[in-house]
Amino acid sequence: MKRTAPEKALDTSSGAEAPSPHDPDTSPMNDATRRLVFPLDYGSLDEARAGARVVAPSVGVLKVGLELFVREGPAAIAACHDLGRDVFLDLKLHDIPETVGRAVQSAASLGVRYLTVHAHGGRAMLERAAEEAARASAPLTILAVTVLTSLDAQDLTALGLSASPAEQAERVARLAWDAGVRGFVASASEAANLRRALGPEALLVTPGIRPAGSAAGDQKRITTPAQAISSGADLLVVGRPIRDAASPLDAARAVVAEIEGALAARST
Ligand SMILES: O=c1ccn([C@@H]2O[C@H](COP(=O)(O)O)[C@@H](O)[C@H]2O)c(=O)[nH]1
Repeated sequence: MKRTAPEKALDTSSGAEAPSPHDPDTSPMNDATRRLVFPLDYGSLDEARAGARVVAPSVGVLKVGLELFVREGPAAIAACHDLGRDVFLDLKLHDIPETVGRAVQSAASLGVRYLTVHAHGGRAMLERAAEEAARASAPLTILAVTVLTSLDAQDLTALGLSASPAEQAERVARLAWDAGVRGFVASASEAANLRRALGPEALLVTPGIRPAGSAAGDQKRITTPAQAISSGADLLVVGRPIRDAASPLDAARAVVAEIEGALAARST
């Protein structure tokens, strides 16, 4: 039976995609754990390694973002591979097509599984990113960032955009889809709408996740883990509520348990 892009992306055990040469952790991971992405938003590689090691048993994907990559570069990616986790390189590329295309090649050579580009970079840039990812020797999914979860309607107005965040996210997601991109970063509050617009093949990755009672910080379009899953999100990015918890592992476990409950409810 043909599997959807999200099913393939979430399946780390099938061998349908080339197994990662960096994957020493062969322990089985349940579906809920696979869906939790933990951002290594730390100031140094040592801190990132320590933070990742603690939560790794409850996390499916490790995300390397601007803070860590600017300081530590590819060593940060290697550290995630050492823990046997897929790497999500969150650089939100936004440049001319040639520059982005070559950056996608560089990311592919590092063996990352997911790479973000800004959907607002336009169709030619998105096409080039998707083409380069398709040429990579190992699976690499381009994720188009639709509207940052730290922005609300007022912020869009200030940028000269009259659409609501949900409308703008759908508009640029459709543009990215037409350019060949199949992965999308959006608030989970837009996940149901994007799923309706793009169908089951779209991989929906949702930051701005806040378990009940945790501080929003600079995030403006937030949902709980359960709301995200019930809205059709595939991967949930949860950073500070785990990183800054008294016990990051317990916090990660609680998120996984909430995802598990919501998945069970979703399938009934
Ligand atoms: O729209 C976006 C795109 C990316 N992010 C990234 O996700 C994490 C969220 O961390 P929290 O601590 O859970 O807020 C962070 O690395 C962002 O760079 C996002 O938040 N929103």
